[in-house]
Amino acid sequence: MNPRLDQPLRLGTRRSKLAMSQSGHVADAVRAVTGRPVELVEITTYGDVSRENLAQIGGTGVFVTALREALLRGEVDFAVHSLKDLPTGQPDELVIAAMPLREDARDALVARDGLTFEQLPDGARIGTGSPRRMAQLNHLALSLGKRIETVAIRGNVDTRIGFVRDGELDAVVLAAAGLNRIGRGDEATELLPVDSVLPAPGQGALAVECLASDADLIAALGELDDPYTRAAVTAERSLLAALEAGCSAPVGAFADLLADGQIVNEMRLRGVVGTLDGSTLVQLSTTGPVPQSYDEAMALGRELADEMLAKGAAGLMGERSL
Ligand SMILES: NCc1[nH]cc(CCC(=O)O)c1CC(=O)O
Repeated sequence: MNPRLDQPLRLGTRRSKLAMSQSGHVADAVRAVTGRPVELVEITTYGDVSRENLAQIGGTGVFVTALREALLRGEVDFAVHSLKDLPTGQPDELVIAAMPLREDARDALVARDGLTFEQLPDGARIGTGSPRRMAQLNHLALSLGKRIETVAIRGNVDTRIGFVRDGELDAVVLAAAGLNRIGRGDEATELLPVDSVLPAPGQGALAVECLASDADLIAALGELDDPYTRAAVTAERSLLAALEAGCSAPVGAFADLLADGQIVNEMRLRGVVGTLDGSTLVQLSTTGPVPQSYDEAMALGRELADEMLAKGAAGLMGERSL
């Protein structure tokens, strides 16, 4: 932490509307807990400038590396990432000091004419570049007895919704959290239930990262941490890592708490891997005591990964092409 108490803490952020909105909220919370000014430092990442397909370039932290380099060079004091964009390997010099309370983890459908997925016509064109979404949307369509055409698109949230507004596509699928954070949540025509479409591991959650050596800042940022969010996303990311899948693999995962009356006593972790055409999915869940430590959360993810691998998950993850 910048030791001069009258100097602002510098928060490194991507400059998209979504990133600025989530960083703005974290900045407000950090001002409240530290009593110090926080200034946003905008950083451009490779993922922001490259127009390549994410399924091809993804998996290596394209939205993250430049922010981490700024941290390591001491140009910023902490950084805010979308957790689902963060590679599962954690560099020794950096720590995730906080994972704040998760937003809605679900995927949202934004379709023309207020349509739900079930109401979309046979042959509907749906925009998404995500292999995970393609596999599960195709599977859902097959189960409803229709075909859809998935169209690889990229761009920020406004651009993607624009494809529906200008009539080029029947629908797009995006993270509900992203829509909510930029104030366009009411444009979702359906929130896809996790029983049908499992979100990306960590979707809807943020990671607030700083130097591992900055003990004062780690303590201050720790006030923003939500232990249940941390346990859930740690289990989801452990599943992803144990499947040896990158963030561009067709893997979905979601952990939630199960309550017996008022008492929360278990965590359920669900996972899915599938072929892009949706013809084959391996979808399993496991339930255990709510993890009380990083190691317990990691163990829950590994346990489910082992079960999925025993059911042939590895053979479904090779596909990267569209
Ligand atoms: N891959 C880009 C990305 N990274 C995080 C979000 C949304 C917000 C979140 O999941 O926290 C998005 C957009 C999307 O998938 O629609």
